Amino acid sequence: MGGQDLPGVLVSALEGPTAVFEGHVGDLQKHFRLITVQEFMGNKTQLGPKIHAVYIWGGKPAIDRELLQGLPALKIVASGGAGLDHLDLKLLASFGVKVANTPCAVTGPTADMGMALLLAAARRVLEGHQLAISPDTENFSINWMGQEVTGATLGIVGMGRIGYKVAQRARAFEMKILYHNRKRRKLEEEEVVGATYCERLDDLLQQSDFVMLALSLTPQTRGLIGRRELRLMKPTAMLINIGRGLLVDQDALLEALQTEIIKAAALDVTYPEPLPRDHPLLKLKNITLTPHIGSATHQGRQQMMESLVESIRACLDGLPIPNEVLLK
Ligand SMILES: O=C(O)C(=O)CO
Repeated sequence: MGGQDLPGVLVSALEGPTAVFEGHVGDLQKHFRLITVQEFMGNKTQLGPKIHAVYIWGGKPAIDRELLQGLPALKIVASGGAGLDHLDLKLLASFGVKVANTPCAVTGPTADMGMALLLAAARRVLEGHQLAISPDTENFSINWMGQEVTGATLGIVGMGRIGYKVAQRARAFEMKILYHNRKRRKLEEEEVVGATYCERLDDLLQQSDFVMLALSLTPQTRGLIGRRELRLMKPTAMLINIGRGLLVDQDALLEALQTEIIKAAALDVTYPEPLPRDHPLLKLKNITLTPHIGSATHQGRQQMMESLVESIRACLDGLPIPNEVLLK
């Protein structure tokens, strides 16, 4: 794919449904020789030693020991997005491979998406759309009511970069903000957004009208919201997930939505993605679903690509790597 003398970068993002749009490929091609996974698979022995970086997009290509063994010159795995749950950081470190992600590129867009989902769920935007286009105009907006956002309590679970941006936005909606996080934020940071720390997740769940999950998936957070946690929430409360599907026990959520243990859910992430077309969650009225598009803006993608190029170049030049992910 051109640029034979440039350092090789293995990418899956040029293939199939995850294809990155043209402008981005151009940017990448200025600096690297792009090798698709398909090309690599067809000629592993020759291409493997020429690959110095892997560019991961949408969790692909999956990196396992076998792949790493076939890439003896690999120095860095650069992963688009903030989440790292698709990477085995210990395995990569054992091969001496560095990791970088692009947290800054996704922060604003994902927080916006969180608010979009919150508002859509609260004001039943999807149902409203269906009603607005329905041939049955009799019931145009009779008995139509949603939930008030102004003055409601938002509980943010995970107050990292994205959670904090959500809080900034929610403040403009005059929401009361609670948050739960591994580590409490500085007092000044809490004050700026008017957020109150809940040391116990249970307290946040019991008090919130909207619960937004904005945390990463780790072995500790997997299944964080299960049957018990959903039962702690108010029957009028809504759950919004912009983190990862596996943060929530999906069967428990289904049951909670069907039996109105909680009022509604709005999910940008599920497991699997996409959900099978006959999945019972798809049949519910009190759910808003989007196809994991939290960070999907033109500006965000451009920034993501620039950030990945910068990290790969720095690594290959032996310079400090922007957004390097360090093993804790
Ligand atoms: O940043 C991430 O990890 C995302 O999933 C973006 O939507």
